[in-house]
Amino acid sequence: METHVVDHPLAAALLTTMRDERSDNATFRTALRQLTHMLVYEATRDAAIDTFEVRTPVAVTEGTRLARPPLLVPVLRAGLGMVEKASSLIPQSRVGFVGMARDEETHQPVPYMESLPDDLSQTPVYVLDPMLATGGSMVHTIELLVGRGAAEVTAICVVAAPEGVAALEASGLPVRLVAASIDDGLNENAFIVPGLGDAGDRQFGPR
Ligand SMILES: O=P(O)(O)OC[C@H]1O[C@H](OP(=O)(O)OP(=O)(O)O)[C@H](O)[C@@H]1O
Ligand SMILES: O=c1cc[nH]c(=O)[nH]1
Ligand SMILES: [Mg+2]
Repeated sequence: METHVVDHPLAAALLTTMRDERSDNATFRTALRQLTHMLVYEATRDAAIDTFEVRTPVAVTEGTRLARPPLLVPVLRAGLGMVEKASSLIPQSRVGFVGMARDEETHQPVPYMESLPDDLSQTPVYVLDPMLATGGSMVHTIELLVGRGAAEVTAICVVAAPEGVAALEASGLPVRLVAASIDDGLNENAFIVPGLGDAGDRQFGPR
């Protein structure tokens, strides 16, 4: 699986703000939005473009736009904090939604919402979720997408655990990963270490 870790001092500083337990909900959300800008920027680096003529005040020149704008899929709740920035960077993108919450005992994802286009066979999909821990939520989400024909999925995460990366790889699903960090691993509660805690709670408060 293609994995791209965004290694940049500005991304690292924003991630530090998100990791810091003293950051309040608003500070955390702002850093997540700004970091999403960098992650989406990197995720689109090799995207196919169309060219067309554009007239400047001085001359006619060649303009470009994304040939196939992706469908953005935030995984609720935590992915919600990434979607506004991603869609403002790619204004032609559409947005689908998946809602999933891990069972605290089993750590298995429990889906509670799905709102996606029927046919994704021609559409690249960017799944937005800050956390890839065991990988269960991401694998389940991508299975929903592949069930609708998706053949090109990018998982855009802030922090990934090696266990989650391995699970994505083992799934054989058509996915590449863009992340700001691959952390050390998971603790006994399947939380990422050092991580940043519960990305949903840190944006919106406890469920
Ligand atoms: O890789 P996994 O082990 O599946 O864990 C990752 C999932 O856990 C978090 O969501 P959570 O279940 O806490 O829901 P929330 O966003 O509503 O807080 C996170 O946003 C991922 O969706
Ligand atoms: O560390 C973790 C693991 C799963 N979900 C989170 O929000 N954080
Ligand atoms: Mg959570």
